Amino acid sequence: MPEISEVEPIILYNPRPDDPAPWASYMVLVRVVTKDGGVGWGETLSSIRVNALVQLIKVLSSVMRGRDVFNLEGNRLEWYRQDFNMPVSLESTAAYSAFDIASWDIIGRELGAPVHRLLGGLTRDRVRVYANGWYSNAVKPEDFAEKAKETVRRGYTALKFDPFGPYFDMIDSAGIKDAAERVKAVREAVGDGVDILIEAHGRFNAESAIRAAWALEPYNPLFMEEPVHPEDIEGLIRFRNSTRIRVALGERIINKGYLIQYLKLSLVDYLQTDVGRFGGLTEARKASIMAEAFSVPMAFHNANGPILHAATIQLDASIPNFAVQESFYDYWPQWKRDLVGDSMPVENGYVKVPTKPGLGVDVNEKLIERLRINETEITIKGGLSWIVKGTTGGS
Ligand SMILES: O=C(O)[C@H](O)[C@@H](O)[C@H](O)[C@H](O)CO
Ligand SMILES: [Mg+2]
Repeated sequence: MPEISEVEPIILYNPRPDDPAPWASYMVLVRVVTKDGGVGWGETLSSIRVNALVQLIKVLSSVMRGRDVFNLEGNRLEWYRQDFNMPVSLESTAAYSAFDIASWDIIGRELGAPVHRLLGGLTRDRVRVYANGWYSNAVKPEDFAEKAKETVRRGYTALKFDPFGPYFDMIDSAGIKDAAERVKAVREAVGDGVDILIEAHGRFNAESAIRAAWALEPYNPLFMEEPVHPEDIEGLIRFRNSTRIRVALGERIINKGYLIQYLKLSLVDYLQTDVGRFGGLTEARKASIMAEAFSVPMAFHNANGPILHAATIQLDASIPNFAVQESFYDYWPQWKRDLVGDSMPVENGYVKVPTKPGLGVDVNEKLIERLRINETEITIKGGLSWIVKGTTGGS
């Protein structure tokens, strides 16, 4: 039995002046080691929760030491039983997600199989992606248009952006006009053959989200993401009843109990579960099965790094109800691509599914040793950690 001997949190920190977002400069990895020498890698969200995550991963390590890495369901049940607050804690599910991903990496390597072969096989050998992170420092419509053209020149057939500048909760008609002009400029720049995805980052109350959606509908976006504050279910119902724009959400839904509420009320058209926040590959696959029952396709969220990207692509490759995958790949700092040997390049808007055992990528452990810091060294400053840099129009 491949017995777990260590679950180690590792923070990588490498701030660069042109990072597309504050969280681009670091990553939280989990390295799982078994007694017989197996090593697996996981990753989870960082944003401003790095220290809390690292502490939880250390507790997780004490719980998982001595357990069988193959017991994916039993291991999660044990964590769920022990962490009283897991059902309501992003940090707990994120810490567990990274551990689960690393467990799958070990299991795949042990069995000599890429994870997609263990998740249901290779339904598709390449995965369509949409670009995010491509619009740093864009404020005026022409800035967005120029950068959108460049993104399409790189082969992307879908791109996501947040056109709403500094507005939060409310947006007035001037703000809506600015947003519509940015979306119009992008639509005119890329033409009708490219999908435009609107990110609202859960900023708005229902009234504002509805008015914003009305103004953007003429540009036929594929969806509007998190149009209202994530906890505002009634507002989302109102949004659904007042607009025709498709809704994407899911990056902030952390378990099956919350997810079913959205599916049974038909509140989501593209489900954006995050493998690094929902409970790893084990639970994210269940999310895709639940969505399939409601004819909802998956567009997994991933605003983090390459290990999470590799894990998610393994799931994208296998599930029947796949739509499109979020990708910051070309807009990360180079060191994040180097971490996996730049082995998942985007070609003509698609990523070929890696077929090596486990997550399918080799992790550059020398680079990890060079960039790792301990949690006392990292300083997380306040600020809008969720915005692409320089796009808030001056706030
Ligand atoms: O859809 C997305 O990629 C996310 O909303 C990102 O834009 C956020 O910045 C990130 O998730 C914050 O942690
Ligand atoms: Mg989002």
